[in-house]
Amino acid sequence: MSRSPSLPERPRLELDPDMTPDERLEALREHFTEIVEVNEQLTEQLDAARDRQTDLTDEVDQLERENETLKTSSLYIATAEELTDDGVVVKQHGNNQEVLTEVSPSIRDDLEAGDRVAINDSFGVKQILDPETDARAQAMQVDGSPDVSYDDIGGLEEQILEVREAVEEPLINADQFREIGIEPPSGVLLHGPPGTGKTMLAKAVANETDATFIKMAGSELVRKFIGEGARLVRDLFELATEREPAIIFIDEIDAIAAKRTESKTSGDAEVQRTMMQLLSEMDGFDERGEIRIIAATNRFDMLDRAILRPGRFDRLIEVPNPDIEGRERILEIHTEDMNLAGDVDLGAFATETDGLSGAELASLATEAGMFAIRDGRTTVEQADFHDALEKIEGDDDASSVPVAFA
Ligand SMILES: Nc1ncnc2c1ncn2[C@@H]1O[C@H](COP(=O)(O)OP(=O)(O)OP(=O)(O)O)[C@@H](O)[C@H]1O
Repeated sequence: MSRSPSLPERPRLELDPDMTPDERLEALREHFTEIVEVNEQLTEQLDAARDRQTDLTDEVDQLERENETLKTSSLYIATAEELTDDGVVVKQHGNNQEVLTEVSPSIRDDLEAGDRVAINDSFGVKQILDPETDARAQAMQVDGSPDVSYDDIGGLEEQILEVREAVEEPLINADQFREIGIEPPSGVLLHGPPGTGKTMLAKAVANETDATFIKMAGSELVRKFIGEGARLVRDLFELATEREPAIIFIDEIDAIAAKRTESKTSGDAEVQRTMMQLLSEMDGFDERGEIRIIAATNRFDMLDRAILRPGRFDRLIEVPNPDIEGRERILEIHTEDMNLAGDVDLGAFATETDGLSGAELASLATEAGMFAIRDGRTTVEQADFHDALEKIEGDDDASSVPVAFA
């Protein structure tokens, strides 16, 4: 760094008492000239200092911006494979690229081979990910014994039968399938509008067969766990093997199995890898024993047909919005524990709720209860259901309909 020039000496006025007036005048003139010179030098130095200050402020601003970008830019996930004297070998998830990279001593001290780490664009290790941020734990919801039974599901009698045949039977009577010599369906795809009970169906089968329910949301795989999709799919099947009998439930499968688009962005390539991993896991599924796989989608039209081939999701079950009987049954289920007034006629009310999904009917029941509470009553009347319906229908944005849980 350049050092700042030293300040010019302050001129001194030396007047001798023996000086003549002319000599004094001359001395004063010289002093004045010196002061003017020093003043000019100081002004120059001040200008230079101001310029330097402006430069430095600009530099600071730029560094701050860079720092901000560094802080906010995405980091990639990798595994520290080996710690050597020359640095650390990391393997990036997703593309499996292996690089030897340097690590700051503070991180190096805590790093062990096998740790998951976050790396930046130049593969610098920025942080060690602790077990709580383990994507496997975050991406999968594991439920040892889901508490949904077939009786909790309204209006899907046919679908329940189909799911029992395709998922429950092969799990319970695996030997019978073997003896007869037929392959049970590999995977079951539930498709239909949102909130119609697809997740409930999958949970109910797991409950009925005492299987572990392992759920993974396709949308989260591509949004939240960039670069890890394929590995997580592998982990998903591994976990199911550890916990069998198990039901794997992949919600919103369209997020990883949409028809291929023309664009070839890295995001697409990543989604493609995740889907290929899923297909290869399913193709090697026969030897897996007591694991069944169910997927769900609201966007059947978007699916890549490759996942529907025999040996993959080869049993399609449509789960539509409920018909009038279905709506009445769903309303009954969701008002079972409610204190209903004598005037409540759920059958009549079901005729007025054409087009509503199971989730919307569930939230309608909760909303009717809220109207009674607001009115200071302890019983829910037919008028509360009408008020609730008006409220829900007035809500143009269907996505903001609150979803009640059974
Ligand atoms: N057929 C049904 N019978 C009873 N309750 C239902 C039914 N369908 C939906 N519900 C209610 O709606 C909630 C959400 O349903 P669920 O998550 O099973 O729907 P989904 O079809 O999986 O929805 P999405 O496609 O949005 O994931 C359930 O917890 C339940 O309260």
